[in-house]
Amino acid sequence: MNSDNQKKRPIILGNWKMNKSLKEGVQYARSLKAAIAGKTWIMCGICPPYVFLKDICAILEGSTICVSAQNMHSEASGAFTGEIAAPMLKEVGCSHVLVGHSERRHIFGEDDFFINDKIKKAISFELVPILCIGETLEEREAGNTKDIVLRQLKNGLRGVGIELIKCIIIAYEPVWAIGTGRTASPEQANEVHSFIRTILSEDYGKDIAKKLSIIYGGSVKADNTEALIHQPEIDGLLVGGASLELESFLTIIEVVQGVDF
Ligand SMILES: O=C[C@H](O)COP(=O)(O)O
Repeated sequence: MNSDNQKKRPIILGNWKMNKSLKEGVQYARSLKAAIAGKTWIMCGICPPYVFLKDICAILEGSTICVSAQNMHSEASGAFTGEIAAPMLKEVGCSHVLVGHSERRHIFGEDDFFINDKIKKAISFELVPILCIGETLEEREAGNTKDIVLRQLKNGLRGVGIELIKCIIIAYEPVWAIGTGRTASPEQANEVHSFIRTILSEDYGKDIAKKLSIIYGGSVKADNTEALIHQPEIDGLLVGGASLELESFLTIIEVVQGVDF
């Protein structure tokens, strides 16, 4: 628990990745809104594919459910065929954006410096960036988890000062736990979250670090939600596969709502 023994408002985000048709996405958003809008104290959101964002933002406008993009480019405009810029996301109604997801790092070769540029650009357009960091299985087995997390965190936040850090969410997602069914144990996840908060404390001060949200992602399901969210340093969950079915995502939200913090 944070030192003031107050659990901050949990964040539960569903990342659809490259899944669903527009029709399915729209139906999901309508049903999600009907099921939870205004009825939950936790912060919920979804990360649909780019081409669904405008429709889904329109459906969720005025609700408490936020819409996050899954990625963005680091420039605000220009000759970057196939890319999407922060002001475009803002214009269609997004409030958040995932930055540096491990699939962007490992499949599309994004490096810490590109990711850092995106973070700063997102903030400049008043989007909340969710900086994703995490080690691979090889890195964990070699005992390098903290080195990797430290490097990704420091590089990702380079040039982000005390005023701007308040606009950022950190997501710890061990790559070996993503889509594998192999969840980090609650204690393993909490240990890394605690390490991340210590680094943030050193760089930004204890009070600011305490207020920052550090969420966990990697094979989160309804049956491991309670144990994960109970951990003192876990402020929320970034859910991939288990967010694709609305019922499953709603169950995760209900579990978090029901936890006695
Ligand atoms: O963004 C979500 C994470 O990559 C977790 O995905 P997953 O829940 O399918 O393991």
